[in-house]
Amino acid sequence: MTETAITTRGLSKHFGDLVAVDAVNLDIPRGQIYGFLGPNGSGKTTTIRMLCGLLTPTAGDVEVLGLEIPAAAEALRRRIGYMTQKFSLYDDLTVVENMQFMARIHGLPRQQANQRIAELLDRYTLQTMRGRRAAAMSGGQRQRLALAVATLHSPDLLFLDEPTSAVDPENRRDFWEKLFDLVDEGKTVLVSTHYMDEAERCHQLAVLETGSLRRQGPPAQLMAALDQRVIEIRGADLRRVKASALQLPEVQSAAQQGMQLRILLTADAANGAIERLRQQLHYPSLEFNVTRPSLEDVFVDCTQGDALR
Ligand SMILES: Nc1ncnc2c1ncn2[C@@H]1O[C@H](COP(=O)(O)OP(=O)(O)OP(=O)(O)O)[C@@H](O)[C@H]1O
Repeated sequence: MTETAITTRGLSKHFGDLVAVDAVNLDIPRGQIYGFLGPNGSGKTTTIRMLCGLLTPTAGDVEVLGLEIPAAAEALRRRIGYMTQKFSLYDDLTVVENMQFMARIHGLPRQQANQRIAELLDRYTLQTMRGRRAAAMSGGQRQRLALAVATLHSPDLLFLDEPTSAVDPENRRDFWEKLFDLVDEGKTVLVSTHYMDEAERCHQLAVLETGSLRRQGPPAQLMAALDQRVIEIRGADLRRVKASALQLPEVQSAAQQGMQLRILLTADAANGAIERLRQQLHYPSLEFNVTRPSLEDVFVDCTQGDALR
């Protein structure tokens, strides 16, 4: 059995003149959490829908769990779960009714369905609210129910499209622990997000921008590639320092974080940058330090700083 869950070559989708996904090559390993990180409109949902077989690519090859997609989309459907961005539950149905409904869609025999529902109520701590309507649940509870429903038929591969947008940090953390449990059981999870903290939890990431794949790799590796390019400046008058810094050709972006100004240098400016910045920024008593790159720096680097400048 192949160790790759998803492979694409030249995957593209055009909507009229708009290139939503542009010649994307992906190699997504089995048994990992793989993240799509990108701003709004970067093509995350469109890519996921093509990988699920819900949308036909304009060009390119797709293989998912050894199946050629979209040709074998029907066979794939039984082996994947998909939690969509818009909440995929019926508000007027209770927790158990939502699960029973999905069990019927997947054609699970009644006894097997009941057993699986009991297991999932337990696993996602939904026992006490089994009779509650989905509309009357909190964001975190609804999200746990959505995950239970998406995994009801025990899929090998799970697609989650921005799953934690309506969830507080504690519930988000909890939700990710559940994802790692699934991975521990051999499942593969593909998750799209624009939250840096979520992206950092993934085993591997693809950074997308305007339909193109800008970077691919483990978060730590993507951050390490920016070594020596992130400088923190402390001192007075940081708004004016920022405006001056942005005039310098070696400064790709600048953003204030509390008492510091965080500067991302262009790739060819790293060597000796602090000395040059010190000479060029004529403000008294500024303190300069090279600092550890964050995933946000990677994101800014990929999007050329335009989004956050
Ligand atoms: N059915 C469609 N018809 C025309 N354009 C579309 C269609 N679906 C998506 N697009 C366009 O394709 C581009 C990529 O959209 P997509 O929804 O894949 O991005 P995304 O990264 O998932 O964004 P978001 O984070 O906002 O969900 C956008 O410019 C969007 O407007």
